[in-house]
Amino acid sequence: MMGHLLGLCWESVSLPPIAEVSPGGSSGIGEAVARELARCGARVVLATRNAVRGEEAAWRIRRDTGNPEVLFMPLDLSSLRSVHAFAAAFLQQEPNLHLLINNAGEQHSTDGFSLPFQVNHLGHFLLTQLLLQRLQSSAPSRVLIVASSAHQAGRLCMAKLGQPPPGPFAAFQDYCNSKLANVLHARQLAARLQGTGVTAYAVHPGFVHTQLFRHTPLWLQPLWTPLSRFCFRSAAEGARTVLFCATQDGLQPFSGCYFADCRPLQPCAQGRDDAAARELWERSERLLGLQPSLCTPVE
Ligand SMILES: NC(=O)c1ccc[n+]([C@@H]2O[C@H](COP(=O)([O-])OP(=O)(O)OC[C@H]3O[C@@H](n4cnc5c(N)ncnc54)[C@H](O)[C@@H]3O)[C@@H](O)[C@H]2O)c1
Repeated sequence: MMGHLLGLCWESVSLPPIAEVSPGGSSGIGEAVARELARCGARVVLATRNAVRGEEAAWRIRRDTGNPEVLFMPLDLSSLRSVHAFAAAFLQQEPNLHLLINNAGEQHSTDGFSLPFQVNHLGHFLLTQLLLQRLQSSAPSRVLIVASSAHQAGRLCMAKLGQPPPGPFAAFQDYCNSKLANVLHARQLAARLQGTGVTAYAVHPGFVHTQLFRHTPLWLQPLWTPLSRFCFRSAAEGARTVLFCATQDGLQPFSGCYFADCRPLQPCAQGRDDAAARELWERSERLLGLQPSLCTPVE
């Protein structure tokens, strides 16, 4: 079933030889996406923080697809220095970039510092800004941001971005907030990039059995582990909508939209709030010490 659906997807696309960057491509959904793109002949850069796992994933994909153009480059999205170093090395090495898939995901926070906000939003935001000119010079090109239906429970307090929220379900809330930021980021990116040939999409992959839930509290694990294993999608199934948005022809009119199950879906009300999207963008730039954007703000 899965192969058939993917087959349909591939038949209707024209995939050029592309360079694809996939933060978080060493496991789960990211690895499954990278494998399918490599199978179609793409040049793929897996970008993740654990060098051993990254190299192993790249080796597995080369072995499974016969495509030698699958590389690993180190990237830790929780460190701005690492994001800058990755971007500099990438830009020096790769003349083209047609697809940036912001897929890395973190659910766990540390004291007083929101790791989900840093990794899931801010690190990806910085990476996208640093690679934007290369995406533009390679246009048509796409940015995909792997969000989640969990964005619906997100509540962004703009004055406290980056601080973990209070309350008994702080970790879950923190993750949902970062996923709302993903939806708003894709929306604002698309608006600012209108007419450049670069389009942006947010994607919910479904509930997928991956390492993402490794920090599930011990007391919940007897329920969660079998639920995840037997009821959730496989990583290959979770990759479907990401691959659809990466490769389907004719998606330009949907730039900025949120996709699930290979079709655009209305995000929650806060996820459609353009003023919030603009404020998040401007505050993210300030937090990162970036000059106001190269791309035009939208009125
Ligand atoms: N699994 C699900 O049910 C589900 C549901 C909705 C959305 N998502 C989203 O899908 C994406 C992929 O998650 P997954 O389920 O494949 O989980 P996963 O844990 O298998 O993959 C996450 C990847 O992110 C990488 N990563 C984490 N922190 C990083 C950092 N600091 N720097 C660089 N890379 C880092 C990890 O190395 C890993 O490769 C995430 O954005 C997640 O929020 C997952």
